[in-house]
Amino acid sequence: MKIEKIFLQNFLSHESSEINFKGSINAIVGQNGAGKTSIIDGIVFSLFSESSRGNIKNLVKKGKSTGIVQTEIRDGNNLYLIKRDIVNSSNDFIAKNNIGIARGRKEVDRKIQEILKLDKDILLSTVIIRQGEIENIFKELPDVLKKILKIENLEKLTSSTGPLYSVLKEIESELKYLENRKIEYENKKLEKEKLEKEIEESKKKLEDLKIKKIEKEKEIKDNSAKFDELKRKRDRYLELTGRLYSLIERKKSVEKDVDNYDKIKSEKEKLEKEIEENSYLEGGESLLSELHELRKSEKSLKDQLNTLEKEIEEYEQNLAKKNSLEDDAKRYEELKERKEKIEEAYNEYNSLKSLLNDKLKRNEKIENEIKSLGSIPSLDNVNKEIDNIEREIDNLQNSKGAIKGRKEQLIQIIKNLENIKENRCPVCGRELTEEHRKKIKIEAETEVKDIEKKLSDIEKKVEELRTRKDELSNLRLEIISKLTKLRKLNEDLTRISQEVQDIQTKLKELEKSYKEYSEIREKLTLLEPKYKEYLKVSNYDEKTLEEKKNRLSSIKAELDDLQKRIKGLLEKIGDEREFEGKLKLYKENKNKLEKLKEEFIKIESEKNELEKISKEITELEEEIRQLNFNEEEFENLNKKLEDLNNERIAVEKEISTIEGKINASSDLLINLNSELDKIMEDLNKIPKLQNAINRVEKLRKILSGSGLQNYIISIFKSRIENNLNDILSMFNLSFSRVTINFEIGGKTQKGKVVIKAYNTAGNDLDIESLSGGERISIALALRIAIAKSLMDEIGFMIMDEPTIHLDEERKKELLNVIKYSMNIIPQIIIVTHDDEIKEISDYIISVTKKGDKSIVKQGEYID
Ligand SMILES: Nc1ncnc2c1ncn2[C@@H]1O[C@H](COP(=O)(O)OP(=O)(O)OP(=O)(O)O)[C@@H](O)[C@H]1O
Repeated sequence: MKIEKIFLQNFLSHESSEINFKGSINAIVGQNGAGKTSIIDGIVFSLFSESSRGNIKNLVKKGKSTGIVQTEIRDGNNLYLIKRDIVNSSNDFIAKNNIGIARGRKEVDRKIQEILKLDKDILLSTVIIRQGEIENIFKELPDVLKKILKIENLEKLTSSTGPLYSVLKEIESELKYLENRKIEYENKKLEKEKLEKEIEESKKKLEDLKIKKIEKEKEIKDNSAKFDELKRKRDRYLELTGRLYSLIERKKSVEKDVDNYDKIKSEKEKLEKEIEENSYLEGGESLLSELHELRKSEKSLKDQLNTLEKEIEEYEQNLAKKNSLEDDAKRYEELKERKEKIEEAYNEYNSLKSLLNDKLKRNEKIENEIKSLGSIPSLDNVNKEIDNIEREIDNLQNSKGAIKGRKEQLIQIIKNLENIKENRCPVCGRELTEEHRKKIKIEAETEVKDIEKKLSDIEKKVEELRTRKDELSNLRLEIISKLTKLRKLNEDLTRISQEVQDIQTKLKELEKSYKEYSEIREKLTLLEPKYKEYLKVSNYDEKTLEEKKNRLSSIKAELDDLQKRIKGLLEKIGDEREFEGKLKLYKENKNKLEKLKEEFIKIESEKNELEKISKEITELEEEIRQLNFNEEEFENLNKKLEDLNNERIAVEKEISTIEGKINASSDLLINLNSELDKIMEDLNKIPKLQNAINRVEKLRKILSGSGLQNYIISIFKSRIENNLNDILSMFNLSFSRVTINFEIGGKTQKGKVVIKAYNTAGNDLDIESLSGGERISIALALRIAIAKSLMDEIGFMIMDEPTIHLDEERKKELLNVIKYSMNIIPQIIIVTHDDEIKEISDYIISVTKKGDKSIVKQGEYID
C-alpha cells in the first residue's frame, strides 16, 4: 500500500497544495515553519481523523471556516480516495476506484481501518514516526506486539465474558434442558397409552351406536309407509267433508229462498196490478218539465213588462223636460257663438291694458331717475379751470429748471474753490485770498440753501395743483357720465309717451267689444245650469218613445199566449203536487217490480237445484262413511314417527361427536408420536454434548494460560530480534547484539519490554544506560524491524526529522539504514533538513512560505 497524492486546502499554513509522492524515498524539505510537518499532519488526519495540534478545529487555516484534506492511496489495483472536511465531518467520504464506499466521519474511519488492517495505535508506533517520538516504541512495544499478534483477542476468547465461556454455558444449559426433556418423554409416553385406550373405547361405542341407528331407520321406514297411506286417506277425507259442508250450507240458503216463493209471487202480482191501473202516469214527467219551462218564460216576460213600463214612464217625463228647456238652450248656444267671435278683441283689450300699465310705470320710473340726477355743474367751467391749472404748473416747472441751473453753478463754484491751486478767483478773476475764498463760499452756500427752499416750495405748490387737477378731472368724468345718462333717459321718456298714446287710441277702438263680451259672459253664467239640464235630456225623442210602446204591446200579447198554454197543461195534470207524488210512487213501484221479477226467476231455478244438492249430499256421506278415516289414529302415528326421527337424530349426533373425538384423539396421538420422536432425537445428543463440554474446557485451559501467548510472542520476537540485529549491524555501534525480552502482563497488568545491548566484551547494558543517539538508532531499527514483518499489510513509512539528535557519524549510519530500508519498505516519506537525506532521496518536495501561505514545489525526481 502506498500514498500517491495528498491535496491540502486551508489546512494549517497550506491554502491549496497538491503533493504527489513518487519513487521510494520522498524528502520533504524547507525552512523552519515552512509547512513540512503539516503535510505529515495531513496524512495522519486523512487516515485517522486525528489532530496533531490539539483541537481538530486548530487544523483549519486561520481566517477560513473549514479546510479539506484529500488523499489517494493505492493498494495493488485498487485506488482509494479519502476526503476529509475538518469542520463538517458529515462531508467525509471514501471512494474505491471512483465508487463511493462510505460517507460521514465514523463510517469513513471504520472503512479505513478495514483497508489498512492495522489500527491507528500500531501505525503511529511503528511506520509513522512523529517528530521527537521515535523512542516511544520502547514503551509501546508490548501493546504493539499484542495488537499485531492479536493476543488481545486470545484473552478475550478465554475470558469469563468471552466466546469460549459462553459456548460452554450454552452447552451446559442445553444439557440441562435435555434432562428435562427426559422427564417430558416419560410423561408423554403415559399420555399416549391413555389416549390409545380412550380411542379403543370410543370406537366400540361407535359401533353400538351405528347398529342402533340402522334399527331406528328400519322402524321409521315401516311406519312411514303406513303413515303415507293414512295421510292420503286424510287428505281425501278433508276434501270430502269440506265439500259436504259447503253443500249443506248451500242447501240451507236455497231452502230459505224457496220458502219465500209464494210471498214473492203474490207481492209481484199485486204490484203488476197497481202499475196497470196508474199507466196514465206514463209520460207525466215530460208534462211536468214543459209546465216548469212555461212558468219560467212567463216570469221572464212579466219582468220585462215591468221594466219596460217604468222605462216608458221615465222617458215621457224626460221628453217633456227637453221640450220645456229647448228655447233657453237655443239662446245659450247663440250667445256662446257670439262670445267666441269677439273673444279675440276682448283678449287684445286686456293685454293692451296691462301693457299700458307697464308703460306708465316705466315712465314714472324714468322721471324719478331724472330727478335723482339733481343739478349738474357746468362742464365748460370745469374745463377752463383745468386749463388754468395746467398752465400754472408749466410756469412753475420752468422757473424750477432755471433755479436748479443756478444751484448747479453754485455747487461747481464751491467745488472749484476747494480744488483750486492758483490764487485766482474763479468768479471774478481777481487774486484769491483766503478770506475772499471763505466769503465766496459762504455766499454760495447761503444761496444754495435759499435755492433749495425755493425748490421745495415750488414742489409743494406743483403737488397741490396736481391734486386739484386730479379732482377736477374726476369731476369732469362724472359730469360727462351724468349728461350721457340724462340724454338717454329723455329719449326713453319721449318714446314711451308716444307708445302710451298709441295704446290708448287702440283701447278706445276695442272698448265696445270688451263691454259686449263681459255682458255675454254674465248672461251665459245665468243660463248655464239650464243648458246643462237640457244636455242631459237632449237625446230623448218621440220616435224612440213610440218604439218602446210598440214593444210593450208585443210582450203583453206574448204573455197572454203563454198563460193560455199553462192553463191547458194544468187542466191535464190537475193538482200539481198530487201529480208529482203519484208519479214518484209509480216509478218506485216499477223498480220494485223489476227486482221481484229477478228474484222470482232465481227461486224457480233454485227449486230444481235443491233436489240435486240433496242427492249429492247423500252420495258424499256414503263415501265418507266408506273411507273409514280415524283422525286419532293418524295423530298417534304422526307422533310416533316424530319421536322415532328425533331418536335417530340424537343417535347420529352422538355418532358424529364420538367420531370427532376419535379424530381429535388420533391427531393428538400423531402429534404425541412425533413429539416423542423429536424428544428421542434430542436425547440422543446428550453423549455428544457431554463430549463437547470436555473438549471446550480443555481448549479454554490451554488458551487461557500465558504459555501459548508467550510461545506466539517468542516466535515473533525472535523474528523481530533477528531483523533488528541485521539492521543494527549497519550502524557502526559498539554492540555485538541487542536482545528483546517481553513480559506479556495480564488482564490488569501492563506488559513490559526489556531491551538489552551487549558490547563486544559480552557485557549487557540496559537501554536507559545508552546514549541518546544510540537509543534513537535502536528505536528506528526496531521500528523498521517491525515494519519489515508487517510489510505484507503496510507499504510505507513516514519519518518526521529522524536525524534531529544524531551526530554526523550516526547520521551517516542512519542514512545507510534508510537506504537499506528501501529494500524492505517500498515507500518512505521523510521530513528533513538534512542535505544528505536529500541526496539519497529520489523525489524532493520543497516547501517554502510566502506570507502566511505555504508553497509546495516538487518534481526534483532523481531517477
Ligand atoms: N491554523 C493555522 N493556520 C495557519 N498557519 C498555521 C496554523 N497552525 C500553525 N500554523 C503555522 O504553520 C506553519 C507550518 O508549521 P509546520 O509544523 O508544518 O512547519 P515545518 O515546516 O514542519 O517547520 P519545522 O521545520 O520548524 O518543524 C508554522 O509557521 C505555523 O505557525
